[in-house]
Amino acid sequence: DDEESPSEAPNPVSLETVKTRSNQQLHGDEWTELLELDSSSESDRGSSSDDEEEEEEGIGAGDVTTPLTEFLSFKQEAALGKPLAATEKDMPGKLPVSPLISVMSHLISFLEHYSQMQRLQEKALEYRAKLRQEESRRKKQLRVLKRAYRQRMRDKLNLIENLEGIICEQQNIMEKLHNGMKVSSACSLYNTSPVSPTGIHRLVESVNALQGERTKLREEIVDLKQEVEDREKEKQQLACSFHLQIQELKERIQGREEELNQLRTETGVTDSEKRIQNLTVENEGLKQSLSVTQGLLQQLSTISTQPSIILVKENEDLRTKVHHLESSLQEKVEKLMHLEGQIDVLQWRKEEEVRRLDDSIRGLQLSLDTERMRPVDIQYVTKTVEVESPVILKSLAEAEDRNQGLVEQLSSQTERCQRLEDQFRGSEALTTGLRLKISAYESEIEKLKEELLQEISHLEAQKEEAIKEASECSEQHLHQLREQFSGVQMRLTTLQPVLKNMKTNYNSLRSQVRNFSEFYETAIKEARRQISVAVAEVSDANRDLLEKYHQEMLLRKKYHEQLVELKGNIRVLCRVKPITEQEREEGATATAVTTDLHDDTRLLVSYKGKERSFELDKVFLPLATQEEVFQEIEPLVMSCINGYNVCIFAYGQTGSGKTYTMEGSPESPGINQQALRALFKEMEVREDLWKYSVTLSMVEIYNEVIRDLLGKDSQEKLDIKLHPDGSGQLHVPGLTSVEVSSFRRLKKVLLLGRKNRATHCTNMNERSSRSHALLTVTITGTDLTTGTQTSGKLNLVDLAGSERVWKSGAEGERLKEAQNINKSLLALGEVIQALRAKQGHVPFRNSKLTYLLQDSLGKGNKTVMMVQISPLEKNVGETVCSLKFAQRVCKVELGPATRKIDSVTQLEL
Ligand SMILES: Nc1ncnc2c1ncn2[C@@H]1O[C@H](COP(=O)(O)OP(=O)(O)OP(=O)(O)O)[C@@H](O)[C@H]1O
Repeated sequence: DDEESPSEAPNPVSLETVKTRSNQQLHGDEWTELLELDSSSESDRGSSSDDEEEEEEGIGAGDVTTPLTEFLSFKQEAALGKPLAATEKDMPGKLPVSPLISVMSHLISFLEHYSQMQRLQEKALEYRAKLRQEESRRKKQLRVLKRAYRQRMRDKLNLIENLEGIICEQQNIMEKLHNGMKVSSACSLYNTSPVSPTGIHRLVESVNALQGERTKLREEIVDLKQEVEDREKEKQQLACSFHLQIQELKERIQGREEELNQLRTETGVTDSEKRIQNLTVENEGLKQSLSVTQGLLQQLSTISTQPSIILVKENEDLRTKVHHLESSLQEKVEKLMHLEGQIDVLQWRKEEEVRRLDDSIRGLQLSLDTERMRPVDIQYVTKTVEVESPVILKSLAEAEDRNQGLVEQLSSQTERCQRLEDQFRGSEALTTGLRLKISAYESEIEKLKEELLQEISHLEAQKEEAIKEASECSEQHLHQLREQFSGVQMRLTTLQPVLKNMKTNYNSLRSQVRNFSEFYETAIKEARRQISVAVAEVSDANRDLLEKYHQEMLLRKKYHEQLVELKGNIRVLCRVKPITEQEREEGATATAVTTDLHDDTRLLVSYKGKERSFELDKVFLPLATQEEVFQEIEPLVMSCINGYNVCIFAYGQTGSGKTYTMEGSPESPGINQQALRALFKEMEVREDLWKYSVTLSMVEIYNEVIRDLLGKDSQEKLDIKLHPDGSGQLHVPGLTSVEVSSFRRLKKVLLLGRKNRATHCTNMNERSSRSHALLTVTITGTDLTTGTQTSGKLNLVDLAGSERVWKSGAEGERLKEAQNINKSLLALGEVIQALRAKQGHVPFRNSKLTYLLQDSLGKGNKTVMMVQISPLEKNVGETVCSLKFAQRVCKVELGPATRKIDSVTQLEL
């Protein structure tokens, strides 16, 4: 529509021409229009008329001589007095015209030109208006077209969406079908059906193609049906004609037979007659074969010939074959007819011959009857019969051969027909199978469609129900809300007067508060003034009190230390283990150890018939509780917080209650837990004036090897070294030292150490009996007022069993263990002895245990030896040994304990 014929095109004036012609006359919008049209006019320029172009060029050319210029030049020349060369030149041979006339004529021509120019301008304006109209028309058309196009696009999109929906449905159906059926090459097309949305177009194409194919196939099937019906009709017609022909042949043969029979009855059997009989028999055979062929044809006609897509070609072949068969049958029938004709001729000849013979016989008989027939004539007749008979026989033999050939051909044709029939049946079976499958598919699709529709209807019903329920619910809710709203409104109306009252009350309260705040401010100012006065007064008194408190504390410490010193810096306590239930059941007797109820420092042991008396710092009876034991050593333990090193040993034979005394049980905790609890308690009391940090380490000494019980690897062997800072202090490199802030945390660390000790021993009791467990608590305190620092150490040692295993003839590992235990305990004894004797050299390094405890065992430290003894008769030997050791230690005098404090504090003390 956009393209217009040249005849309908607007005025093809070129843009350049218009520009040059009336550049100043054109407005801005006109220019834009022209510029827009420039491109279109460019194309149309070629089709513009030549005349108009010439006109435009004539008007636009500035250098062409116009009448006005001519006149002006003439006038100029006249003024200058020049000869009118131009006029003379223009009109040669004419008289010179007066200048006025010439000017007038020029003027007239100029006016003419001018009017012409005006006309042209009007024309141009007209064209322009037309152009505008045309353009608006085109724009409108374009808009309409655009709208239509958009509508079409929308329709197409909707169509595509619908198609996609249908395709999706089909895809689902096909998928279901695929799951159910896995046959047919047609299905294989669907097997490739894409599930991904990107393959939808491919699916659309394939489904469309399939649908197209299906419709094509249906059409083809219909055509083929029609064709087959036509062919069947033709076949039936042909069969009918065959039938008729055969009937005719039959009738004719029958006629001939009858005739022959008549002849036979009339003339008797001759050789030629025999031949004729044979021929008749052959004819009979032929007839039979014909009837067979006829039957086949009938069968063929009765066979259902509904075609299928796959068998179209085969049907074609069959048709052509049938056609060939029909034509060959036709030929054979023709041949048969020809043969019949020959037979007729022969019959006729024979009849003629017979007639002639009859006539001659009759004549001969007549002559014989009348005048006796002559033998020469008889011979002649016989000869003629004999001469003619071979000819007849030969022709009959030929006919027989032909008949034979025909019979063979017929049999081969019959076989071919049979084969074709078989093929046809096979193809028919295939067709029916395919048809059944197609019908099954169709029924399946129908079923699925029905199911889908049922599902959709069911869903719709559900949806409606849900909507109904929702609407009912929302209505109820709305109703409730409305009721609530009305209730709230009612309450609001009732509350409004209350609110008014409250407002008035609030206003009065506000004014009261404002007044109160002012009063409060003045009161606070007064209080502050009074407090500052009081503080000034109190601070002087406080300073005195603080000083008194410090002095009191120092005195308390002093007296405490004096008390400890009075008691002795090495204290040997003895604890007699009670008899356990198990021991009682075993019938153990406890008559070896007796205690003095009036003297808690004496102990009597009857050993080897003698009664030995042992004097110790204190003897705890079997009924003594854990608390009682701790109370006795508490002052010593507490001195640790003041910067003293304290060592508490549990010594005794295996099973004498060392671990019980040191660690205790969850129900009745031993010295370790009680000591630490008391220390933390004291630290809490002092926290206003002192700041403490507590670190903990746990080691096990087994077979003279130190192992860290709090380290990551409790199997790692540690060693004792001098501190690298040159202080002469000992330290164990790699030993884990855990800082604990509370007693609860400390308990956890203790549990961890005990667990680590348990992990690397097969038998806890066995191992604990032969190893020393050392728990070291280091307490560092800082006096917050003076800045003085103290550092005390509490060593809690659960020693290995002191029994003399090595004496009982132990061997191997057991002997080595016993030797090591003995060595360390002996070393401990030697150290204590050296200290007692105030020897210059104390052999701390003789065992790992004494070396490790060097800074806690030496002079100026505090030591508690808790000797555990068993009251049982059987253990009396070990009990005596333990007590002897204790007695030795008891005699050691460590001298006054020294406190680990800096010089400033020492001067104060
Ligand atoms: N004073 C006591 N009161 C009640 N039971 C005790 C007391 N002393 C020890 N026992 C019990 O006696 C048993 C042996 O005690 P314990 O294990 O403490 O001996 P031990 O000397 O540490 O032995 P080992 O050297 O093999 O470690 C434990 O079952 C313990 O509970």
